[in-house]
Amino acid sequence: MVLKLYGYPTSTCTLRVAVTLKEKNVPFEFIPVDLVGGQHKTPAFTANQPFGQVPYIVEDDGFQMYESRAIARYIAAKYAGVGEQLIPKDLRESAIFEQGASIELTDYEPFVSGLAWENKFTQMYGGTKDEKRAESLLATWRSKLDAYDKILGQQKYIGGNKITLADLFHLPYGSVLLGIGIDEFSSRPNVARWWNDITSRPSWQAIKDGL
Ligand SMILES: N[C@@H](CCC(=O)N[C@@H](CS)C(=O)NCC(=O)O)C(=O)O
Repeated sequence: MVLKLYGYPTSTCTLRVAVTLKEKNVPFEFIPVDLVGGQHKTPAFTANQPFGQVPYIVEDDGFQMYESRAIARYIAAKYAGVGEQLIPKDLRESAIFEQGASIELTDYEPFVSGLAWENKFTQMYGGTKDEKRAESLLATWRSKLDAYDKILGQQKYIGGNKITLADLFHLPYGSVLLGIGIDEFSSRPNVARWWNDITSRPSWQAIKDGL
C-alpha cells in the first residue's frame, strides 16, 4: 500500500501536497473527493478532516493528517534524505526559510486566493464579481510583489538561496492567476526569474494541470 492523498484534482491545497510528494519521489495514490457533490461535508469525510476540506493524507500504517502546509512539512521532514532538503537544517537557513514560508501565508495567499475567487471561482459557483474588492486586492498584491522583487534580487529563492517548501507553496495559486490572464510576475525581473525557475521543476510539471 502507498500513501493515499484525498483531494480534488485541481485544488490548490491538494496540489501543494502533491508537488511536495513528487519533489520527494514518494509514490502516492490520489483519491478524488467529490467537492461538487458535497462529499467533503458528509460525516464520513469530516471524521477525517473536521473542517470538511481537502486535502488529507493516510499512510499505510494508518497515520493520517490534514492541512496542506503541515502535510508538506511532514513529508519534507520524513524524506529529508531524498532529493532537495526543502526545510533547511542549519539554524539560520531554517530561520530564513520560515521567513519565506510566513511571507507566503500572510503577504501572498490572502491576495492571490482573493483574486482567484473574484476573477474565477465566484462566477463558477453562480456568484458575481465584486469589482471594487478585486481592484483593491490587485493593487495590494502588486505592492507585495514589488517587495518580492527586492527580496529575490538578493536571494535566489523566497526561503533563501536553495529551493524550499516556501517556494513550492507559491505554485498552485500563482498558476491559477496566470491561467486566468493575471500576470504580475513577468514584468518584475527577479520575480520572473524565480517563477520560471520553480515552475519548470519536474515535480510541478508533472501535476500542474491537475491530478
Ligand atoms: N488550510 C487548509 C485549507 C483547505 C481548503 O481550503 N481546501 C479547499 C480546496 S483548496 C476546500 O476543500 N474547499 C471546499 C470547502 O471549503 O468547502 C489547507 O491548507 O489544507
